[in-house]
Amino acid sequence: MKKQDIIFGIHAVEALLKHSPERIIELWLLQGRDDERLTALANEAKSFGTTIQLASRKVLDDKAESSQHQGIVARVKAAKVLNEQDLDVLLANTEQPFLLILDGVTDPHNLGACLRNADAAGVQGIIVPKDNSVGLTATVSKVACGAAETVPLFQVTNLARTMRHLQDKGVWIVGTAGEADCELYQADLKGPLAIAMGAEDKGLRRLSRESCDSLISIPMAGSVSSLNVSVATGVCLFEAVRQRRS
Ligand SMILES: C[S@@+](CC[C@H](N)C(=O)[O-])C[C@H]1O[C@@H](n2cnc3c(N)ncnc32)[C@H](O)[C@@H]1O
Repeated sequence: MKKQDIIFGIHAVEALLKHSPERIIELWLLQGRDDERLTALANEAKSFGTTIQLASRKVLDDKAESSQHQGIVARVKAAKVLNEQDLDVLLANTEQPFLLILDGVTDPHNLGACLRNADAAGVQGIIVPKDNSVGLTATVSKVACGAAETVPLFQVTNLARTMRHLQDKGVWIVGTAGEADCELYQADLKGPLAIAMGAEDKGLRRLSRESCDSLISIPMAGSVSSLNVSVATGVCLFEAVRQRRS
C-alpha cells in the first residue's frame, strides 16, 4: 500500500488544507511567482507547521509528473482506503442515501470530474470496484478541484455483492445504459438511491447491470451513441437533485 502521495493544483491543495491538513508533509511553491492565492495557501500551511520550499517550474513539473500544478505541489500522507465496512458506517449514519457507483472507470480525468459532480450534487459517497478502476491519483485530485477531499471513495472487492447489500439496506439502484427503454426523465429518483454508471469502453458489466433495480437512458437527439461517463453522471445526478428538492 502507498504511504505517500502527491497532490497538486490550487483547489486540490486548498481543500486538503481545509479538510485534512494533518496529511500534508511538505509543500513546494513555484519560486518567483507572486500570486495572492499561493501566498494565502502558503501562510495557512505555515500555521500548521508545514515545511514550505520554493522550487523551479522544472522541479514542480517533476514532482507532480504534470505541468498542470498551478505553482503548488504537496507531498502528503496517503488517504485511508475506504472499504465495505466504512460504507456500512456511512449507511448507518445517513437518513437518505444518495450514492454513485462507477463500474470500472479507468480514466483519472473522468473519476476527477465524477467526484466534482458528486460533491456539487450532494452525493455522500462513490463506490468503485477495487480492481480495474482508477484510484485517487494526483491527477484525479487535481481534476476533482477539491472534491477528492470531500466525497468518500469506497473501494469494494465484489461490486455485485455490495450492490445486493445496498439493496438489503433499502437503497434503490438505478443503472444507466444508452439502450434502456425507460428515460431518465421518467424515472423516480427520490428516496434512498444509488446511480450506477458504466466504464468508458464497455459500460456496465453484465453482473452489475443485472444487479440494478431499474435501468434508465439519457435521451440522445443527435448522431453520437453515448455521452462521456462524467457528463452522463452529471446529467443523472442533477436530475436526481431536481426531483429530490421538489
Ligand atoms: C461512454 S459510455 C459507455 C458506452 C459503451 N459503449 C456502452 O455500451 O455502454 C460510459 C457510461 O456513461 C453512461 N452513459 C453514457 N451515455 C449514456 C446515455 N445516453 N444513457 C445512459 N447512460 C449513458 C453509462 O453509464 C455508460 O456506461
